[in-house]
Amino acid sequence: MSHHPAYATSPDINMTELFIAKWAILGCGWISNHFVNDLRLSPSSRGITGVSHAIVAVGARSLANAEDFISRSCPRGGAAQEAGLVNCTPKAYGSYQEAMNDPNVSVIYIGTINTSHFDLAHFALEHGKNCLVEKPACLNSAEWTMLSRLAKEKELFLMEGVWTRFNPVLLAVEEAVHRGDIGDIRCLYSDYAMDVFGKQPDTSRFLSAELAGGALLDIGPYPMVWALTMLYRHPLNQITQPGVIGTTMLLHTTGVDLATSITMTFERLKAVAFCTVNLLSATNKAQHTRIVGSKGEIIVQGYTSRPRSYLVRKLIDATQEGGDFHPDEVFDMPFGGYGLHYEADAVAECLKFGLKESPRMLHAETLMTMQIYDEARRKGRYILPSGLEKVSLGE
Ligand SMILES: NC(=O)C1=CN([C@@H]2O[C@H](COP(=O)(O)OP(=O)(O)OC[C@H]3O[C@@H](n4cnc5c(N)ncnc54)[C@H](OP(=O)(O)O)[C@@H]3O)[C@@H](O)[C@H]2O)C=CC1
Ligand SMILES: O=C1OC[C@@H](O)[C@H](O)[C@H]1O
Repeated sequence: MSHHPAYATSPDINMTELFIAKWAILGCGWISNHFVNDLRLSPSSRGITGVSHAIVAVGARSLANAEDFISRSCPRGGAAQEAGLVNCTPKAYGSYQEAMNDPNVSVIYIGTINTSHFDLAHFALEHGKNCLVEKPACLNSAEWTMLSRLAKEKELFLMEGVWTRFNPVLLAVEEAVHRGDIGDIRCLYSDYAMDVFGKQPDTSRFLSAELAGGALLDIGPYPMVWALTMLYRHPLNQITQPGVIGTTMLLHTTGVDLATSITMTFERLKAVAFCTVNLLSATNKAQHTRIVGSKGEIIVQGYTSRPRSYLVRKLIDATQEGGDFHPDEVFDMPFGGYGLHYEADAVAECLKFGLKESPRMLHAETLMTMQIYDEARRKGRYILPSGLEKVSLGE
């Protein structure tokens, strides 16, 4: 388990005591199913001994749905229940609010569609519950500012679930890049694409404006996370916001974006990030993210959101223009489960040590990302249907 220096601010905490996060799961769809499957994996199988997970409540829009989800996906609960450490099974609720109000719940996982994130997170915080909300955290930066303020006021934990930040490959690549293994960083290219256009109906959550769909809000967080962790968080960047941000957007007839690009400059590094997302094609899994430095490059493979391998390609002579490379060094980092457990562990560790924000996924970085999305949508004329945004920009 990693120990962020901020943990040292809680001297009363017994570092060796087991902490069990008691989750309420909201929404019984695709991602919630993956999330609970990962909560069921024994933390010790990934070297985690200080925290574990219980699933104590599941909320859906109908009780039958919640009951069915529990019997299909987590009849005994999470790893802590399967290990006999918590003596209850998940309770089904026919509304999200009832699940959040279950007195045994310590943290809420919001796995519902984009348009409900703000209201549910607001309700959770208002009712004294810590909260992990799926990406995108909400629909605009004004909504996020309100949630972040509320969490601070109430002294509760709040995090946007950009799970890639906790993925072992991203962590290893970040360490290599920040250590200077490929020299000074020059360019980062990161892409996420899904070929849903023409294959999914326009009413799907990917393509419907009423459900706040589109490439930017759905998969935009992933290329951004590579850019922000490698460049914005680079020690030499000294947490300086991108200087120039350029965006391009292609709209669908439904009003959502089919493709968006975001270019960001990092003057202190003399580096640039090119982030692209689209719903027109599939990602190149041999190379979704390429980080080019003065001495070589790193190529990340698989899914942009959940990679399991990367390769390092070093220049033989870094002084030569267009030089040749040494043979690739390949790093395979297989792991059990889908990979959401790394994020869940990080949340549990924060709760254990009294942190209200994860040092790896700060409120300020969600805010900066949401502000970039706001501007991309404004310039690209992606206007959300009236009433979806619960807090208007400028309020
Ligand atoms: N971290 C990750 O890798 C991923 C994150 N996500 C994020 O998770 C969220 C959910 O995505 P996903 O699980 O794929 O979505 P689903 O389409 O599976 O829907 C999730 C849940 O949202 C509720 N819901 C669905 N349609 C509607 C609707 N029309 N009106 C109101 N509620 C509805 C339902 O809850 P109920 O069961 O109560 O009826 C449903 O189970 C999104 O915000 C997405 O961005 C998605 C995929 C991957
Ligand atoms: O977060 C996500 O990652 C995987 C995609 O399939 C999904 O649409 C998106 O929400």
